[in-house]
Amino acid sequence: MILPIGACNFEEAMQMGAETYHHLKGIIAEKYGSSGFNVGEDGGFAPNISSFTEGLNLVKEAIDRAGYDGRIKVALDVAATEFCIGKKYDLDFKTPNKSGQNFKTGEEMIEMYTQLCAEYPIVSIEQPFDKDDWEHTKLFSDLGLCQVVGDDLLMSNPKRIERAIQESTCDALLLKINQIGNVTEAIEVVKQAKDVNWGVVVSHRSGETEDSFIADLAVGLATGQFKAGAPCRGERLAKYNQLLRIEEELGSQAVYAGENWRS
Ligand SMILES: C=C(OP(=O)(O)O)C(=O)O
Repeated sequence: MILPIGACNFEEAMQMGAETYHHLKGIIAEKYGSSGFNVGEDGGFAPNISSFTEGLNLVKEAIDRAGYDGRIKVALDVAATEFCIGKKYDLDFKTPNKSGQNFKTGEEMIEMYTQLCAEYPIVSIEQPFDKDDWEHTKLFSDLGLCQVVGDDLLMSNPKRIERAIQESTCDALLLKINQIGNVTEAIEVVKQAKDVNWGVVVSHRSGETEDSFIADLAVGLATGQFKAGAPCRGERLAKYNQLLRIEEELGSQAVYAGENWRS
């Protein structure tokens, strides 16, 4: 994921994101051929890469080619629960002939993230460990290398959020409104997170519709962070288009978080 934090307003952020996306498409076409730019569920390209760094290098090159080096930062959604087996992580889980042969321990995952944060402009990592791996999430979070976002760790659930606050397990909430259930409860968990100065990311889901309500929710709750996938596919663009409309309607009163995306 990319964060156009150097934009002056949301309209410019959208332009920066769309330009970078199209440069990425061009780079993928050069390196992997046209099948590489088939899009996945969230509108992102899905070329046949074999490592984290291969994917990150493509994104970094796209940001450079678009001329936004320094103005666009990078975030990862690792969704590590998907490839945690027992207490170890199978980074080759998508490659049938390699899967199950090369597991990383929680400590090795921390080393890997530390190195990635040193080499790439990564400012946020979502779900870096399994949903019940509180220990390694905290150990990584304590390093203070980037924002650590809890998705399935927290499940937008006030009890799990409270535990994470008490134990300093992470420092940002991924808010999926249909995970918690209703708007009142969503507002409460956002307050809970903001009271301890956590970041809050309003998030889309897989299998989205063209409902754009989460865009209004993010502005109304001033979360500063919003993820709705790539600028591609109607159900993703519906949310970004709503943010554009809101910014236009608010005029000079609109505030784009930009460099203050965490507060
Ligand atoms: C789409 C996402 O999650 P889910 O598949 O749980 O809806 C996400 O976290 O970006």
